[in-house]
Amino acid sequence: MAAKHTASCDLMVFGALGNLARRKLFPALFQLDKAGLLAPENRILAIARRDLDTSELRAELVRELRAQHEPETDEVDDAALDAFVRRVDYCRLDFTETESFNRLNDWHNTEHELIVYMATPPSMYGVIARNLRARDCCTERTRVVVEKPIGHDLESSRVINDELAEVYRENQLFRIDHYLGKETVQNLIALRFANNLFASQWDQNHISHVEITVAESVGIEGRWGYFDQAGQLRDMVQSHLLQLLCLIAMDPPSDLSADSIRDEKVKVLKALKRITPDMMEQYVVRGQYTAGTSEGRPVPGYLQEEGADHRSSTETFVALKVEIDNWRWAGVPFYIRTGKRLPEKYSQIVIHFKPAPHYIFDPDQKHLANNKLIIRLQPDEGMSLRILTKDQGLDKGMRLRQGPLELTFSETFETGRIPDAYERLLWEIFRGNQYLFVRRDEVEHAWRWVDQIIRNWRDSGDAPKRYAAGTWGPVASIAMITRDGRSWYEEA
Ligand SMILES: NC(=O)C1=CN([C@@H]2O[C@H](COP(=O)(O)OP(=O)(O)OC[C@H]3O[C@@H](n4cnc5c(N)ncnc54)[C@H](OP(=O)(O)O)[C@@H]3O)[C@@H](O)[C@H]2O)C=CC1
Ligand SMILES: O=C1O[C@H](COP(=O)(O)O)[C@@H](O)[C@H](O)[C@H]1O
Repeated sequence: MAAKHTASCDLMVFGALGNLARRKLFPALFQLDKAGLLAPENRILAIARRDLDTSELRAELVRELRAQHEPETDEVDDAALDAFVRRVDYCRLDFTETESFNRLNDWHNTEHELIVYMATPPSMYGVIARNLRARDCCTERTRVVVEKPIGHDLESSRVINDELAEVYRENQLFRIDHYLGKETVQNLIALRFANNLFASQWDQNHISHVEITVAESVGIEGRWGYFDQAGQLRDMVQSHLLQLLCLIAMDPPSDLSADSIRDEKVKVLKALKRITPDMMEQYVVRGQYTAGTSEGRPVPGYLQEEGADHRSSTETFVALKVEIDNWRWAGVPFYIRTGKRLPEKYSQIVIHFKPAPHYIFDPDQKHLANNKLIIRLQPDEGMSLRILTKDQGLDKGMRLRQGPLELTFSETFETGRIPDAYERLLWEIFRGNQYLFVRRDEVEHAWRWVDQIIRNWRDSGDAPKRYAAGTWGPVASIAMITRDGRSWYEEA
């Protein structure tokens, strides 16, 4: 991050006592402050409906920030904690009570820019927006941050987007997809467009297929109420995995402005091939975990999670074969998979290059002939390019050997602590830069594509296939890629 602090801003956090605010937003704001990136006059108003006063809230924040500090990379710094919580005030407010919004005007310094963060259920976005407008709490320069998921399908996302659009222009809206705040995800743009080596090879002439895996070892973490209504397709694919796919598949933007990048992503979303009912068996695998083990401990199945409805057919795993109907990607499938309670947490993209057009080496070694670029998004952030070399030694003749050109960010660049995605996103919000946020049309095109799969599931009465917690999902996801003569990449 450039060592320059933010402009003078007042930040209002609606839903400040909720899970997201406590686990992600306040820790990220604290890190920005500790790094000297918040302007001295920046203030934060925590807004929620519990009966608390500012000193009680500050004491709670101190306790939680202490409990959450990262012991390997971070020292507890009492002075920094104290300075941070002194920026924070508390306001008790029910978001539905228009009158009470007057209190916000008493707090806001109108010479400061205003950022409104809605860390609330999406059903509250329109309510808060209208109440802020009714009480003149915002201007045309106010920035408004909303969380994913925007809706449950195309129709409901339009309703939410329309409610926001009644009050704010698109250039005031910052729709979060926290994957875009990950350093390694932003690096996809640098990798592709700063290295002509790759830029010139990035199409169907040179790439045979692409894999995107976002594996989670956690289950649903007590979020049954939310997750069971969503499922892994809505929760992960509609947002994070389609964003990753767009960053890999998009054409070069003409510059790094928010709209140039978003325009290119939208073109990819529009070109996603529809998955029709007759394609479902070959292109989509849906799974749900049963009891098993996670990190050596026994864990319950999805239907035994706290609060579960034992008949639920919500998927906790999904694998898809995605095709993009355009010139660059004709005939290049993108195999994507994501699931909860998989053996480990990692996110990785593998680009499989085509073999050289004419093969002159030992026929027994032909299976080695494809270069691969492995992009490790998390953990162990870095990249590895698998190339072929001559095996060393007089007796080896022209035997080939595959080896890595390795770049592990923490070793090569001594990066130290990697900022959490929310730190980067909040920093960009303070700076008013929208390039890491999702535009309305991106959200809606992504829903349009996801909705047709959900419709197909519903119309066919499809039930998820079972997989034991701690395994790589239903075997059908292996069969899906094997049918094409390929396999999910595994580290040798
Ligand atoms: N938690 C996470 O990891 C993630 C969350 N998100 C999104 O972030 C948003 C917030 O999620 P999360 O923090 O988990 O949700 P929570 O339910 O934990 O927090 C929402 C907060 O809003 C408050 N609230 C709701 N209605 C009102 C009201 N009428 N007046 C005052 N306060 C109200 C709730 O107060 P009360 O407690 O009193 O009901 C609660 O504290 C959601 O849109 C979610 O989808 C996105 C990605 C990850
Ligand atoms: O948005 C979400 O993301 C998390 C996974 O995020 P990560 O940064 O830990 O990879 C996921 O667990 C959650 O269900 C989903 O809502």
